[in-house]
Amino acid sequence: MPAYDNHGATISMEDVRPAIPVGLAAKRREFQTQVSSVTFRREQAVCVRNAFKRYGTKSNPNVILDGLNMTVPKGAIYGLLGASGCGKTTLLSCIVGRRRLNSGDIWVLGGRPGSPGSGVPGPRIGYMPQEIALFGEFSIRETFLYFGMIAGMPTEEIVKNAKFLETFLELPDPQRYVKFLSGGQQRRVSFAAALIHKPELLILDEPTVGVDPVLRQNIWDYLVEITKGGRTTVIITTHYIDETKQANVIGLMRGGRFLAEQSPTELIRRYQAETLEDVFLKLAVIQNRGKRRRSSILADIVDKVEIPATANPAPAIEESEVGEISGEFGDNVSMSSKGRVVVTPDCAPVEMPPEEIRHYSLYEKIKPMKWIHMKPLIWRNGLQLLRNYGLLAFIIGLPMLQMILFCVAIGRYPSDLPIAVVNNDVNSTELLCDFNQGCAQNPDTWEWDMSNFSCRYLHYLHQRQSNLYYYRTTEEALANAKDIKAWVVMTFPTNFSESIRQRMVDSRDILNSTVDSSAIHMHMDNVNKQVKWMLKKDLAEAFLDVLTNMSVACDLPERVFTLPANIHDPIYGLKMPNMTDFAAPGVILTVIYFLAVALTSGALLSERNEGTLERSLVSGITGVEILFALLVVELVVMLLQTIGVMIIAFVVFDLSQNGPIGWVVFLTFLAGICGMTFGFVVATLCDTDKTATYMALGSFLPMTLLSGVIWPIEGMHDILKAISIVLPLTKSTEGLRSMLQKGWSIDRPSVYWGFVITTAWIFLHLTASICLLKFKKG
Ligand SMILES: Nc1ncnc2c1ncn2[C@@H]1O[C@H](COP(=O)(O)OP(=O)(O)OP(=O)(O)O)[C@@H](O)[C@H]1O
Repeated sequence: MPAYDNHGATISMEDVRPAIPVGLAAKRREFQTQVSSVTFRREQAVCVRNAFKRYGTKSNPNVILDGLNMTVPKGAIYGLLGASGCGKTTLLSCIVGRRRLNSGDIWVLGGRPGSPGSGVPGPRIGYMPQEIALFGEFSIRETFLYFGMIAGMPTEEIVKNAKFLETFLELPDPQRYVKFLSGGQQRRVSFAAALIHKPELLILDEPTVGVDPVLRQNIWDYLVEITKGGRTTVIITTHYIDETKQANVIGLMRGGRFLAEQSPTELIRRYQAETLEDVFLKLAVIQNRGKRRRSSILADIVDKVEIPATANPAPAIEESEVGEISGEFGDNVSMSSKGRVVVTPDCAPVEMPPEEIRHYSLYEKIKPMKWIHMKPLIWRNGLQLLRNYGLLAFIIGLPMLQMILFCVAIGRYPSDLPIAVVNNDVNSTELLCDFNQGCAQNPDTWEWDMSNFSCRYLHYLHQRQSNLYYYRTTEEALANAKDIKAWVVMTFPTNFSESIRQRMVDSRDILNSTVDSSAIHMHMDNVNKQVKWMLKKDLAEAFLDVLTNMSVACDLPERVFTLPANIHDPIYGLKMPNMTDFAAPGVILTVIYFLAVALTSGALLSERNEGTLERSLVSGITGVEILFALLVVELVVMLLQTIGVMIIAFVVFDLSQNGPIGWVVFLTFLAGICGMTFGFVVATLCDTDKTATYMALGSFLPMTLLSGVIWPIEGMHDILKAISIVLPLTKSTEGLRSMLQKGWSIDRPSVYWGFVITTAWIFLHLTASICLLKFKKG
C-alpha cells in the first residue's frame, strides 16, 4: 500500500517511520480508513491541496506550484527534495504564511496560515531559512535570548534550552559575536535559534549545508528524537539525498508538483534500488523515457539503468504537458532534459465540505502591537546600534559636520575678486594714485576741485575689494582678464575728473561727449550672477563712500550726498541680511530629513536582504511592530542629531535664533520623523538597495529645489508653487524660518502650517507603508 496516495484522501503510517513508538503508530494506523475531510486535513501538521503559485504577471507567468498536494502527518520528519529552483522555498514560505497562493488551500497545525488565531506565523513554528539570517552584532546567547523572548519564553527557560543546544551542537563560547563565527558555526546557531522555543512545526531550509558529516548525523538523530513524542513535526529541505533516509516521508518535487510522496523504505522497495539516490536516478529516467534524448551521455545512463516493471504506478504522463526541466538532485545525480510533467490522477480539485466559519474580533484582525514583541525588537535595535560604534558616531556626527560645512561655505561675501583697472584720467602708472585728502570745495568761490577723482574712487574701492591689477590700455586689460580671472575690467576715460566736475556744476550745458567721459567704462564677467550682483553693489557703494568722505571733509552734513532715503531698522531679520540665515532653516530640515530616509530604508532593506526580516516575520512579529520598534530607537538618535545641529548653528556659528527654542527643536524633530516614515515607504516599495537608492536620491533634488530652501518660492512658476506648498519640507522650512528670524511662535499660520503639513505627511507615509506591507506579500 502506498504511504501516501497524493490525493490526501487516505494515508498509511505503516512505513512512514519505523521508529515511531508502537502506541503512536497504532493510533496513526486509524488514519488509513479516513476519508479526506476538512477535519482530516486539520489534523495533519501541514496539508496542502491544489496549490497554484506563480511569479510574474498573468501574461508572462512563471508557474512555481501547479496543483501541488502535500500531506505532512503530525510527528513526522518530512524530507522535501527537488532540483534547485523547483520551488521548495516558495512552498515553505506559503506554508509559514509569508506568501499567498494564487489558488489552493493550506492548513498548518489545524488553521490557515496568516489567519487570526492560527498561531502561524508565530511561535508554533520554528523556521530556519536558507540564509544565515542572524544579527552579526549579537553574541550567540543574545541571539537565543532574542528568539526566545519573541516566542514569549521566560528568560530562565531560554537559558536552559540555550545551554542544552550550545552543548549539543558544539557551539563555541556563547559570548562570542555571531559575525566572528565561521560559516558552519553560524549555520548551527541559526538551527538552534529555530529550535530554542521547542516549536510544534520545525521548518528547516537546507540546515545541513556546510556542516561536517558527524554533526549532520547528530542533527538528524536529534530531529528523530524530538519527533518521537509526536508533538514536533519537521519539514526539511536538503540537497544531500542520502541523509533523508531517516525521514518518514519524502516528497520529491518537480514541475510544480510531487513526483512521489512516500517513505524512504517504500521508495527503495518499490524501485528495487539500493539507495535513495538510485531511486531518484530511476525516477529521473522514468521521466526521460519516451522523450527526445538530447545527449549521448543521458542516453547512455537511461539505457543502462534497470527499471522494475512495476515502477511508479502512480504517475501518468500527459503528452500535452511537456515542459523544460533542468536541475540537480543531490550532489551526485544531475539531469537536464525536456521532460513531460508528471501528473498524478489524484490531483484533480477536491470537492470540499464547508469550512467552519469563525468570527474574529476587530482586535484579533488588526493584530495590535504586542509588548512581548516590541521589547525584544527595541532591545535588538538599540544593541545593534550601540555595538556599531563607528556607525553611531557617523550618524550623529554627519549632520553636525554638514552644518559646519554649510555655515563655513555658504553665505559668505566674496572678497579679493580680481579687478583689472585702466586709468587714463591721471598721468601716473600708480594704481592707488594721490588725491586731495582735504575739502575739495573752495571756501571762497564754492568751486569744486575734482582733480584725480579716479584716484579718490580707487582708494575707496580698494577698501572693499583689494585685488586690483593695473593695465595701460583696455585692450591689454581685456587680453589679460582671462589669466587673472578678472570679474570686471574698468577703464577711467581721459578727463574723467574734469568731466565729473562739469557734470556736477554745469549739467544744463553739458555735452554728450563730456557725459560719456564722466562715466567709468566696465566690462563684467556675467557668468556668476551672484558674484556680479555683489560686485556691482561694491562698485556703487565705493562711489557713495567717496561722496560721504567729501562731505565730511568739507563739514557738510554726512547724508547730503547719500541716497535720499532713510533705511530704518528692519521689521524682521538682520540689518545686513545674509544668505546663511536665509538658507539655514531649510538646510537644517533637509539634512535631518534625508539622513533619516537613508538610515531607515537602509536598516530595513539590509534586514530584508540578510533574511532576518523574514525570520522575524515567521516568528510572529508583524511588519508594523518592526517599523515602530525602529522608530523608537531612531527617535533617540534623531534627538541627538537635532541637538547637535542646533548647537553648531546657534551656539558655534551664531545664526539668528529669535524664536521659541522648544518649538524649533520640535519642528526639526518632526521633519526627521517625516524622513523616517518616508524611509519606510522606500523600503517597503523597493525590492533592492539599488532601487531604494535611486528613489531616495531621486526625491532629494526635487524636494530641495522646490521647498524654498535655496530660492524663494515667490520666484517660482505658478504650477511649481502649487506643488511646492504641499511638499513636506516647504511649509516646515517657512515655519522654521519664521520662528528663527521673526521670533514667531506656534500661533502664527506660517508656523503652525509647518507642523500640520509635516504631521499629515507622517501619517500618509505610515499608512502607505503599512498598506504596502500588508498587500505586497506573496
Ligand atoms: N520573489 C520572486 N519573484 C520572482 N521569482 C521568484 C521569486 N522568488 C523565487 N522566484 C523564482 O521561483 C523559482 C523557485 O524558487 P525557490 O527559491 O522557491 O526554489 P528552491 O527550490 O527553493 O531553490 P533552491 O533549492 O536553489 O533554494 C526560481 O526560479 C526563482 O527564480
